[in-house]
Amino acid sequence: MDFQSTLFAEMAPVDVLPPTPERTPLTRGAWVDVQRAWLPRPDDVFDILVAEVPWRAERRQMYDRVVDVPRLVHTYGEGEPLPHPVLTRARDELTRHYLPELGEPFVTAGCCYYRDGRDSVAWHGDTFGRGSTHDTMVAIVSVGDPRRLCLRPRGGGHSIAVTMGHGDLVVMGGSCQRTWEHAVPKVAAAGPRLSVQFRPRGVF
Ligand SMILES: O=C(O)CCC(=O)C(=O)O
Ligand SMILES: [Fe+2]
Repeated sequence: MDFQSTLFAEMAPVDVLPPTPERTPLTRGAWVDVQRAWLPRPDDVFDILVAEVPWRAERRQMYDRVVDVPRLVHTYGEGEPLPHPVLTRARDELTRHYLPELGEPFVTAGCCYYRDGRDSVAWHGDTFGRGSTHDTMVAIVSVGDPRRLCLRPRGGGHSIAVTMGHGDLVVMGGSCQRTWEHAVPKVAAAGPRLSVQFRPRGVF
């Protein structure tokens, strides 16, 4: 994207509609909400995220075990400005929609950059912090090539997969982080995909 179109993207008012997702109940009080093509201007968001986020490689213990995490990451903490106004508006609309059920706002934005089909995240729950003991939500917006978010019950059972495409919204809720696990598996071929995960305070 050239400078001028970046400038227009920044200046034009951003219209993010209230989400109207479809819910799929899982077992044990977990659920997943999906809304296709919810995020406006997904091309702009993709370009800005690739260019502006201070990406770093992730090599560390993650969640409840040490996992191999080949992807780039960066987290915007509470109160930090996000790299595109669409993301700020999206976070605020998600807070508005889910507040009655969630009881608190989404405040952090974890960003992940899957450069190609070899980048992935292994099975885990977001169980640093309150996700290990309390119902919570993790709201994901995805841009770029579609990838599968796989979900399986902890302790065994059938897994399900939700394709996360360009501009899609996927929200994991209820007990999902502690009673289910999720993963973004490697695939033979894929172009870049970026994911932004909005979480409430104290959920990682
Ligand atoms: O790539 C995604 O959308 C999911 C990432 C994820 O599960 C995590 O970072 O905890
Ligand atoms: Fe996760």
